Amino acid sequence: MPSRPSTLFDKIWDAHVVQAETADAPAILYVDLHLVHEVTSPQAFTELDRSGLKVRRPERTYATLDHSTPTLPPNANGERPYASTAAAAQVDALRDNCTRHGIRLADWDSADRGVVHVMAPELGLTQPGMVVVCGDSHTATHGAFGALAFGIGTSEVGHVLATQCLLQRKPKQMRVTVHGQLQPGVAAKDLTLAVIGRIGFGGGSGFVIEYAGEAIRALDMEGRMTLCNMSIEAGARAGMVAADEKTVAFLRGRRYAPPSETFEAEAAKWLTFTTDDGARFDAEIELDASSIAPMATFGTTPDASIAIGATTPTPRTDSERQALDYMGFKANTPTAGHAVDVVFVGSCTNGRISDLRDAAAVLRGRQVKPGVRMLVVPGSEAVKRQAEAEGLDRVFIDAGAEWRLPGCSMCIAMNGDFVGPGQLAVSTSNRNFEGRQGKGARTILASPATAAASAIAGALTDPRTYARESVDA
Ligand SMILES: CC(C)[C@H](C(=O)O)[C@@H](O)C(=O)O
Ligand code: SF4
Repeated sequence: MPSRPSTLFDKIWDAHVVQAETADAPAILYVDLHLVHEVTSPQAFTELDRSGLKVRRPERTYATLDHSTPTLPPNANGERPYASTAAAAQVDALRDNCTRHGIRLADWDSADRGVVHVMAPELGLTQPGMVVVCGDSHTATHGAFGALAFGIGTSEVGHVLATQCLLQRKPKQMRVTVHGQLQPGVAAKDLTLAVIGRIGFGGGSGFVIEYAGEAIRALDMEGRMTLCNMSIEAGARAGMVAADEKTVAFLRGRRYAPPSETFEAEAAKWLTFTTDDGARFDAEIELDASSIAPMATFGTTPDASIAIGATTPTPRTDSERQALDYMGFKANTPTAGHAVDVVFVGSCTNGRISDLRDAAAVLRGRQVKPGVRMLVVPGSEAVKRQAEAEGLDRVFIDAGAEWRLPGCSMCIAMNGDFVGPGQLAVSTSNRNFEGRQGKGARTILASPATAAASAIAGALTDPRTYARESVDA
């Protein structure tokens, strides 16, 4: 028994400290899982090679291709339509580095490839109680499994490759408790945007957030991933949800989950990573889920969101005024009904099978409004296969949307998929700053159902407008 009540975070942290933090030096933490993608790894491998070092634990490292990968198929000569030679070079460099260092890579020919934060949980690589790192800010996603998951920079990627350890100052701890239940037609993304709005952009800075409460327990694993994914958008170091029976059920039978002989014993250990009664947090925030409606952002930071149907607030600062101008919205005016040009369903926030089901449920038997471009990009090959098995691809294609190969795509517009200058997009991704989805592009963040509803109406629309009379309608 611990001598004093401790948190989920404390328990994972303490179990991974190789050397404690001092006034002069951060703690050294052992890393259980290191995920790698093509954008933040080339320099790290170059550094490793320059120092003549090997990868310390290749079997604890897993790489995928996601950011620079075209979502259109190869041409007749088998050539991929890379957006630039630099993009192709990143992919080639990762392949070469993985081959030389004996690291598993989900390459183009792999049925496992996908956005790193989508594919790793699918493979059962991410497990409760682990320290997970990746050279990517949205690594927080993996916290949904009761893991401590940090995004790290390229030089840290090099450190972890060489030592399987990370230097880290102990963060402060915040608990966000969401009471009650979401109303029908309100999604995990809406909850997420409401939570970020409450913490504020940068309000989570220096903290690791634990999400707790009835509404969090009620989320499925996909919903928890959506929520943890965006912790970084409130400035937090990480976000996490303690493992429970849903976590265990999700992981059972996955390829890299513990095998059946040891699974139950491991699962019992996972369930011990919870916050004790009476444990203290540096900050506590409470919200009521039942008051949350479908949300959409109106500004250029992810915390600037309102219920669809509500009116924009009066800007308090010059930057808030600029953001509203950039977006083409006015103060004290509804954003609902504003015409949109592009709709993107995908990303590590909302590119999972449940997200595609949500979007397809709204779109089924309906049409994307002429003049609106809708792009649907599965988060991984596994999501793509599952969606096609369920006929969701047909729903999207029949509605007039484009159905693409997995990758980050229009979330970050590094691969040739982008929103044009001045165009307004409703996007299920996580960042809405100026030009995030292309030069001069404007982004409204929302849920998959809202994205689909907006594609049909050609304007930002509450998805409950298209609620079906019955489930099989
Ligand atoms: C390219 C990568 C470093 C970046 C990140 O760290 O998050 C990207 O994934 C993003 O979403 O902006
Ligand atoms: S989908 Fe978007 S947010 Fe996620 S890793 Fe890719 S670029 Fe980053």
